[in-house]
Amino acid sequence: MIDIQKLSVSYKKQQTLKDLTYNFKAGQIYGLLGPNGSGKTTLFKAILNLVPYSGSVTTLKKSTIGHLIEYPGFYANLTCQENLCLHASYINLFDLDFSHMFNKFNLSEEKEKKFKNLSLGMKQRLGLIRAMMNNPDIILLDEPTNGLDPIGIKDMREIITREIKSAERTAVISSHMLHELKAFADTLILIKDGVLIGHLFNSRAPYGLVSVNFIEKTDTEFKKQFQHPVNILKTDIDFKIYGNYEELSAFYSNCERHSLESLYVTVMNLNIQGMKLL
Ligand SMILES: Nc1ncnc2c1ncn2[C@@H]1O[C@H](COP(=O)(O)OP(=O)(O)OP(=O)(O)O)[C@@H](O)[C@H]1O
Repeated sequence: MIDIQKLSVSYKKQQTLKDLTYNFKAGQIYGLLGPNGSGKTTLFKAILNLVPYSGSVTTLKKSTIGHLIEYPGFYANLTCQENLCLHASYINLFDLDFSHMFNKFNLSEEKEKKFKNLSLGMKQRLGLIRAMMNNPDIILLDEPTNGLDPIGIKDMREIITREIKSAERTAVISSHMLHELKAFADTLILIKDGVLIGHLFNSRAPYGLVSVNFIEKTDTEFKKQFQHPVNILKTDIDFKIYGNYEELSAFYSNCERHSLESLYVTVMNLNIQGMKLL
């Protein structure tokens, strides 16, 4: 569990995260979706206490956090196994079954290879083993498929689906590509310009929930778009829309631009037949 209340981060005078409030629950994989520069990495850094922030970030007492943020740093001239042993000793983990871990993370054949000779996908998988080695309560993965080739992406997706999800663990995984996240995310959190603009549950049930802040749209404009008698529960600028996750995702994936603007467009143009608007 990670409870975030009114979290703000500024770099010099530039406010990068603005008043974020969200409760990440255990047992869920959260996909943090936002364009480049929207504040995804900064959110992870705030959760890890790596940047100064205002507001609060609360986790359960004694929660352990594993993370893979930016490119994984290891000793270039040590092998995968040597690097992991060293890291395990830093965090007082002994007698780990590394062979089992290398197996689970599709890295068995590389365990004796030096880090500098690994492909990016292998480096990312090694980073993932390090993040997961103490079976953490919380795992934060920042764009884990970024820069990988299609096989590397497929590998990483499978590993995330198989190894990350657990009833006790809260996982948050970022990307700027919806189709990357929808493969494993239970809930999508949308972030833009440092503001959480909505979330979408992939409930595997027919209906999910989208809640979007239409910052630039007025209530009337919104109703006009849908041309449908809708009853919108409006709290400030927050609309809640029940929609079909698959339908939204398919719609979104077909959009040429992989940006949150296209998600806005998606939601605004959605055929709402069979959908419930609250
Ligand atoms: N150390 C820093 N000093 C100054 N500005 C920074 C720093 N780190 C990030 N920023 C700025 O904060 C904003 C958010 O950056 P952040 O890396 O959190 O976004 P992101 O969503 O992770 O982007 P990307 O997908 O490109 O990694 C950007 O405008 C970035 O330039």
